[in-house]
Amino acid sequence: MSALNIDITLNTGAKIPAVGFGTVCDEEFRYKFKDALKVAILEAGYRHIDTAWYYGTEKLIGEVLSELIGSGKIKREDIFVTTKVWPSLWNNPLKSLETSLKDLQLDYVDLLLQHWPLAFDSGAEGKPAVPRDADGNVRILDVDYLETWKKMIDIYKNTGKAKAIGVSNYTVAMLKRLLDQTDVVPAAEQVELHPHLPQVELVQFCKEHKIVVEAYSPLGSNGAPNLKIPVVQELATKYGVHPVDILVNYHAQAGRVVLPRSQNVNRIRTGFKVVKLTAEELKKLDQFGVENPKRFITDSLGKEPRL
Ligand SMILES: NC(=O)C1=CN([C@@H]2O[C@H](COP(=O)(O)OP(=O)(O)OC[C@H]3O[C@@H](n4cnc5c(N)ncnc54)[C@H](OP(=O)(O)O)[C@@H]3O)[C@@H](O)[C@H]2O)C=CC1
Ligand SMILES: O=C1Nc2ccccc2C1=O
Repeated sequence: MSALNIDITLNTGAKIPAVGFGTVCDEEFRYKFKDALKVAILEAGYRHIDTAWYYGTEKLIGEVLSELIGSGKIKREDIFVTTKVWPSLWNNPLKSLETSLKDLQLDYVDLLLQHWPLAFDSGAEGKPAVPRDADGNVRILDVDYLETWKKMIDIYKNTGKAKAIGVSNYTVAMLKRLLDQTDVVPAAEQVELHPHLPQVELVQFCKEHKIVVEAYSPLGSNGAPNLKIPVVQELATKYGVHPVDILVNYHAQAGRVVLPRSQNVNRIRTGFKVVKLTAEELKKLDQFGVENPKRFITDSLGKEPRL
């Protein structure tokens, strides 16, 4: 069985496929991106796409979805689409969402995330996406990140354009503030999470509050360094699978979403096997990161998420 068939239930009652196709794309790969996405959907069986206003891939995704839906190869309801509001559009998440929907050629997204708990001093169009002063410092505004979340609640309750809303790159302290001060529990929290960064406290907090955790950069981002983690390799040998299957099942078997990315069509086509990791093995993978913590992604300021 393919791990691409595993589903998780959100606090809205909707199902989300546990494995989503990461759509950050290098400039040189853009001309091949559409073919790669078609392979992902039609050959590998991906049913979940993770994108963002910021990634610059939404038009390409929209062209593929429009073609596949138009030709009857897939139905809109068979694909779970997530997009995100970038901090340069912190004050107008509806504009961000409407731009994404236009590019994606969709009427709604299944999940809208606040990309970072930050506000940038950009123009009304959200451009430049990362505004800098003459010294090269990002022009960040002293605005409460919950302002954006409150506007997203309004979108969720009143427009039908986002079937669920959630956050990304929030710490536990930020989630606590959000729960104290607003009346919608995020459906999901997307963070960097893998055996080098198991985020044990955050995962436990989200479990208690029925927030689905989504793991980004599961392979350790560029070059996939996490494939070389000794306990990952040991488990791959034990189960006779590729280490990537262990990195994916570390999340899918624990009830989390995982968002691997590849620009290699052969890898995309291969998909991921299901590996029934035991509770003890999942703990062992967590323990590796407790002892060897490493973060690969920082925010646009080059910093780790704030407390
Ligand atoms: N909310 C947020 O702030 C963030 C969200 N994300 C989301 O998470 C997704 C994935 O994270 P990302 O940081 O991009 O990286 P990943 O951790 O998914 O790693 C991608 C790298 O792994 C390589 N790779 C993939 N499969 C294999 C394999 N089987 N064997 C060897 N190498 C492999 C890829 O190379 P190749 O292409 O050659 O296969 C690429 O270099 C993003 O696309 C995005 O959707 C990511 C970061 C932040
Ligand atoms: O905010 C992000 N920073 C990133 C770096 C690499 C891949 C994806 C992302 C994001 O989504």
